[in-house]
Formats: sequence, C-alpha cells, structure tokens
Amino acid sequence: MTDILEFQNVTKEFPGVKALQNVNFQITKGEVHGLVGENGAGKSTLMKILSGVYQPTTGDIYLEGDKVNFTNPKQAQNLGVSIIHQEFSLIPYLNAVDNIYLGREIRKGNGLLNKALMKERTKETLHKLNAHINIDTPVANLSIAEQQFIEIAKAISIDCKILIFDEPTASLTGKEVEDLFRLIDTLKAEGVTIIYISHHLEEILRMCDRITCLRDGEWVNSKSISETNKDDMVKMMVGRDVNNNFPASNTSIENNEQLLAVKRLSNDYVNNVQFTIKKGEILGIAGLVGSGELKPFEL
Ligand SMILES: Nc1ncnc2c1ncn2[C@@H]1O[C@H](COP(=O)(O)OP(=O)(O)OP(=O)(O)O)[C@@H](O)[C@H]1O
Repeated sequence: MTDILEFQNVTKEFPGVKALQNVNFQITKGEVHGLVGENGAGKSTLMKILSGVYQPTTGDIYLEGDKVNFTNPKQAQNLGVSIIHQEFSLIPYLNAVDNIYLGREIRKGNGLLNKALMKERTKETLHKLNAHINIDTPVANLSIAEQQFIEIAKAISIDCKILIFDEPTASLTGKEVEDLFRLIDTLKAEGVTIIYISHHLEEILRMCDRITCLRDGEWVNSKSISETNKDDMVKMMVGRDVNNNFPASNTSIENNEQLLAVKRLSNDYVNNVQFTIKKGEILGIAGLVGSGELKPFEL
C-alpha cells in the first residue's frame, strides 16, 4: 500500500476565518477515501487547495512523493488531480464532445479541428464508463446525472490519477446514484484514487475504503471503514456522543392550532401546491434540485 497523496500541516486563512489548521493525513493509492465533517469543517476548502482553486496559507502537499504547489486548476489537472464540483462547469449549449475538449481541442496537421477523432475518443471514454449518452445534443438537454457523467468523462480524459467528488449525489435520483456508484467502482478498478465528500454517511460506509474526519478546520482522525460506523463518524464530526439524531417530536403540544394553510398554489415554478403547518411543527420540504421547493416561500 503506497500513499499517493500527503497533506502536511496545511493551514488556510480567509479574512477573519481559519478554515484549515495544520491538517496532516495521507491518502493511499487506488482507494476511495471519504472526507466527512459538519458544515464549515473545511472539507471543500481542503479539496479546493488540492485542485488548485485556492493556495494554502502555509503547509505542503505531496503528490506521489513530490511537493506540488498548484496555482490554478489547470496545473492540478495536468498532474492528474481533478474535482467534480456540485455546480458543473459545462457550457450548456455545447455538446459532450465540445465540452470535454474545450480549450484542448485536437487538431489535424493543417490546423483544422479533428472533430472525428474527438468524437471517437469521447465515445470510447463514455463506453469505458458504461454511460449511454447522446453526445450530439447540447448538454443543457441532458439530465443532471448525464451531465455529471460528462464532467467525469472530461476529468478522466485528461489522465486523472485523483478524482474528487464533492457531494456528488445531492441532485441525483435513487437509480442515478446506483449508476454513479457503479461508475466509481469502474474508476477504482482502473486505478483512479477517489476522494469522496458526502454528508450521507450510508454512502460513505458503502463506497469508501477509509475515511478522514475534519472538525472546525482541524484533522480529527483517519481510519479504515471497518474500524468505524455511523455513530462513530457522527461522534468524530461533532466531538461528543450524539444519542439522539432525531429527538422525538414534541407530542406535548396539545393545541393543534393551524398556523398556515396553502391551497392550490400555482405560479411559473410550482403547480397546485398544498400544505398546512400546525403550531410547533417542523415541516420538511423535499425534492430534487429544480423541483421548486423554495419557490412557495418567495411569494
Ligand atoms: N472564500 C471564502 N472566504 C471566507 N471564508 C470562507 C471561504 N470559503 C470557506 N470559508 C469558511 O471556511 C470554513 C470552512 O468552509 P468549507 O466550505 O471548507 O467547509 P465544508 O466542510 O466544505 O462545509 P460544507 O459541508 O457546508 O460544504 C467555513 O467557516 C467557511 O465559512
């Protein structure tokens, strides 16, 4: 087992905020490494440093034993480190091929674009990922999951050694999540090292070989998945035992007074929305990105 990556005393300060403080840990070559921590723990900041979006205030990163200091994402990509952000970087009106080769187009000897070769290579990459996607249509016409696959295809077509996923399942349906997990297995089998950020601890337990927990910008622990479980991870994340993730609802509220009733509400975003809220209730509103879940409150 050799380490592909090492963080040494990585600290990142933003004006008034110490986002990371002396973070030290290693990532083993070929593993799926989960990064967990509460909101604001520093996970995204650390991954943005690794992928060249930010530079550390102090501290070092070693990639395959060599100290690296990425000053932009392109440098990181050229050395094999790519990140799939929650917000994709695809150009909506370009198709998969044009997106994947944007800024690094393949040209023929006469300088003209070698569209046929780029198309062929895109097909090969998507085939390797077992993704059946229409590569001729603008990506805006594709589902979120298909767009995510194109982001991944883009990353691995630049010879990716480390691929970082930041909350990859946030906008996916159950079936799409399964497709993504299969794809991650394929990437792992190809020897790609994966860093996986998620708040869904079931996903971490299912997909990861090892985990690292951050809390308030500091490293808490790194351990093998067989040495941890959900309660243990929550304890590391919050720094104490949490016996009640979801306390029983307050059944002592006898007054069932209805505070708000929304009936047959429609506008440009929502259609025939109905709900009521009683005094003392917590109302959960669920849905995929774009379901319009925030819109009723904007009215
Ligand atoms: N560009 C920035 N400017 C100032 N403060 C920032 C910036 N980016 C992050 N922070 C702060 O750094 C700390 C760590 O944030 P970060 O986004 O890395 O946490 P996280 O663990 O990824 O959280 P989440 O799970 O919510 O994404 C937070 O206090 C955050 O407010």
